Amino acid sequence: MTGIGNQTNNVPGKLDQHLAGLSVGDSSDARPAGSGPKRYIPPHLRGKPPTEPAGKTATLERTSSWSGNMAAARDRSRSNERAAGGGAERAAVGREDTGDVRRAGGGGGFGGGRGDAMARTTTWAGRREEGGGRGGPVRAGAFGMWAGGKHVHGQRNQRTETELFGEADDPERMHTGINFEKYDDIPVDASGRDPPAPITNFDDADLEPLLLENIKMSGYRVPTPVQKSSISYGRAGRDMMACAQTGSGKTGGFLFPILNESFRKGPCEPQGGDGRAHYRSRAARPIALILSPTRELTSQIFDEARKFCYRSWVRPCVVYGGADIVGQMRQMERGCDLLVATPGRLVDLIERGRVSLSNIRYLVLDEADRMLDMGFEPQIRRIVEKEDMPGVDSRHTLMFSATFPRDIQMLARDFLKDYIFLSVGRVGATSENITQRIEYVEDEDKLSVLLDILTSGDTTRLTLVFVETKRMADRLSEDLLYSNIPASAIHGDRTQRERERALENFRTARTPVLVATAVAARGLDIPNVALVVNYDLPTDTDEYVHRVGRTGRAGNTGTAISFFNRGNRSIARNLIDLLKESNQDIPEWLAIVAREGSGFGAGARGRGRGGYSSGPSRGSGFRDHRSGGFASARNDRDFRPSHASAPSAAPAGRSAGGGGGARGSAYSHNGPPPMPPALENDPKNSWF
Ligand SMILES: Nc1ncnc2c1ncn2[C@@H]1O[C@H](COP(=O)(O)OP(=O)(O)OP(=O)(O)O)[C@@H](O)[C@H]1O
Repeated sequence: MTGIGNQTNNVPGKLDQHLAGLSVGDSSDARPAGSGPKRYIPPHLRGKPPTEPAGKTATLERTSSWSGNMAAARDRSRSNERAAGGGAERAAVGREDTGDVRRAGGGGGFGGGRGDAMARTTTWAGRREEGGGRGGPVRAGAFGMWAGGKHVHGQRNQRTETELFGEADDPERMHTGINFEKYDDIPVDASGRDPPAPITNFDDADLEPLLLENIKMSGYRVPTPVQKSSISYGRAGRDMMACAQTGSGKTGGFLFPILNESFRKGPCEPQGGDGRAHYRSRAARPIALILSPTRELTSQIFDEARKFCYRSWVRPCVVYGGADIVGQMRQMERGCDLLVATPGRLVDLIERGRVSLSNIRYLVLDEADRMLDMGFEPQIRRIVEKEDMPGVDSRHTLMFSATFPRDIQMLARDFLKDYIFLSVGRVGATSENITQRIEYVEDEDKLSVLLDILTSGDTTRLTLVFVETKRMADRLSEDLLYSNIPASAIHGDRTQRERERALENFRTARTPVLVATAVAARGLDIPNVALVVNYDLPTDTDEYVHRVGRTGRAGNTGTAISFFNRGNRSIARNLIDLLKESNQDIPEWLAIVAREGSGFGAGARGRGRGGYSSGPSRGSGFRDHRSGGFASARNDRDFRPSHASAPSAAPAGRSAGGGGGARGSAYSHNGPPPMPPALENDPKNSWF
């Protein structure tokens, strides 16, 4: 077996001689001793004669001298990095920049390009539209209008439809997987005053005809549980806090009720001749505001909104940091009824007098627990409570996330009235569509084990690798490139353009491995991500839930592999709970670690990033709004009665490994090294 035992031989300083004999590169690849890591030899090539580098994708093929030059580029990059205090362009970055851009208009990016494109595209109703999004020009008339108290739909346009909805078999679009119907087996619990019954299907839900048409054009046939409930609550005008698993359609969950009501009711203000409100000020006055924590997620929500707003009077608009603010202001001047924004950029635009929130009827906090943790809460409070947004009684507020710690639920109530708490499955649980594996890997073995994973099975599958720091993201992507694995990195220190490129190259499988920090953990919906690797485990299980949730979406299956070692013991207990809930195998050694680490694990629920540690004062007084009593500390993620929380059956297909190809492969390892027999019975001795 080619296992970790062999892989650890790759650690510098060990068995160099042996490795030299196995090198797949020619002498031009050789690096002076001590100048960096040795070239990685995939298991299937070990002991075989040298061959040319695989040239796995066009990315690698385009630069023929890449392999030989990589070491020099890497050294240059590292010295640049030192000179620039860590902000230098790296070899990986340089390679991304050589990529051609798929989208029209030169944007090519995940969000900014489209944002710019929208600036060229959108107009007031009935006026000429000049440029297209990624699909080119959008013809006049694609937008509808509100005229004479009626919703006048825009004309259909084939090109726009292809741009928005894609072709039926487009591999870059998400298609539902074999377990999509199984979402209906997940227990749903709604609490609060008289929650209305959920709808059962789109056709009988009395949806506005245009919304129904757009939903169908998006390929949605059946609503997911969260959508069934939210559409019905939206119609009843109820606020909601919704918790549903990653990849289970929460975006539609908030867009559908908002758009259904907006299409029905029309704009807020008195109408001018063209059916739209006129203002003296240049401020945009959206009726709906959707706030989300990251630029990429914001851009993605905007893309979804564009689909469902197609041919309607509602103009979606997007603003986020790192992109040209002037272009965004221009875009808003041309129509902004539904604004998707990151908080920082929105505050900037409010301060410049370019956005007024006085017409807001619908407020959405996506990833609400993140939006209300310590990193964002002050900005959210300012936007919601200190600007000109109508008060809680005069707007509808919707909060969505896959995780909702109790202390944040308590905080969230400041922004809600008479709300319904909806949970689909257990609060903060992972999807059973994800096969989760925990591997014991020491820090110094992580790279070797990762390389084994990446080179076993289908090497073109999309793999997202999470690390804790930006620096590590850069380093690891370099190391992967050096080993001929097409990889790029995404993190907060990269420019927006670089972030967009990295995501685009990942999405299109030009670089099928993306090394990411937490910036990519939440909300991103990238089709065909087969494998998530937690190279560094987070300290917080909610973060873990979001990270692994980048795979196994929309009823598809996926695999998540997490590297665990003694540095992660504080998460062991909560991790075991999560694994149990979603019917995953729990390694025996992990249970031992959890028992041993009881003194360490208790505080593991604190938010890891930009958050605060959940001290006793915040969560302890939480009032269970159903029972009227105080929730016990029995389970800090779920305060529903236990009978409502029965785990659903494991979905079919999970055992197939979801394309991860991970089971039984070379890197399999069963736990920490055995305790020397002489010491193992002594309770003072423990690996942890
Ligand atoms: N009713 C539906 N029918 C088919 N596909 C759907 C439906 N609802 C959503 N989807 C698709 O499922 C995928 C996941 O949806 P979405 O991104 O809204 O999940 P989410 O619950 O917000 O996930 P996360 O917690 O990661 O943010 C998307 O590609 C979306 O287009």
